[in-house]
Amino acid sequence: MGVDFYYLPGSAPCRGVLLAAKAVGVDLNLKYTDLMKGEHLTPEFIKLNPQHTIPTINDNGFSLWESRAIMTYLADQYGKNDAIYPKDPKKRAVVDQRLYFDIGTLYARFADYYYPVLFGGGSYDPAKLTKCEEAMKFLDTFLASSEYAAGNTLTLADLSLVATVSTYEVMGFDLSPYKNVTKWLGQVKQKAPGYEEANGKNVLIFKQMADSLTKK
Ligand SMILES: N[C@@H](CCC(=O)N[C@@H](CS)C(=O)NCC(=O)O)C(=O)O
Repeated sequence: MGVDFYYLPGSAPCRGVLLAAKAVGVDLNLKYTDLMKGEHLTPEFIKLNPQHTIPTINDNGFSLWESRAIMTYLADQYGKNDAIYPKDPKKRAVVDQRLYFDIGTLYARFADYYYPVLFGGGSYDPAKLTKCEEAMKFLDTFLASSEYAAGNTLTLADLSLVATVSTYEVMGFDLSPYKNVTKWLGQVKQKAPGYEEANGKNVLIFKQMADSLTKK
């Protein structure tokens, strides 16, 4: 029973899925997948996901990857109602827009700025930091007109974005100029079901990994 979930706790996209599973109330069979040991490159894993990324789920023979696709699938398949992923086309479209903003802009710019230092031994490029600041400002603007990222109730958009923004936060990115973001962040940390277990303690694992990689 339950859905097999291949993951690493520190990974931001995995944390988004953990948050969604808590909110939906679906049990995940946690399958720790150590990328450093190449556990995502085994023939069994490649059969599930030829792109060999985590998070990946296997729901009784149905395998799926891409965190935001997994999050929306879990909500559609197992949600008791449509509160976190509305069926109304316009409301759903706004949630989707925020999810695509997260993968394509906010997290993409995070990776562009931080990854060369974390994984490539490079140095920080101020022009890339400016792009991160611009993206955070966009989110701040979205949050000026609503309490949550896609309206006045908590949705998958908040759960995906909080995994990203909390990662910026632990990396020491200055969130203080973004007043709507900081208020929203505090609120989501309180209101997202199982926040601490799904994201709060796990984002610190990302930070530890980042520290150990940059000390080398
Ligand atoms: N956009 C993807 C990103 C997935 C991703 O890049 N995961 C990393 C770990 S955080 C990974 O599996 N890397 C190993 C690889 O690509 O071989 C998602 O949101 O699921």
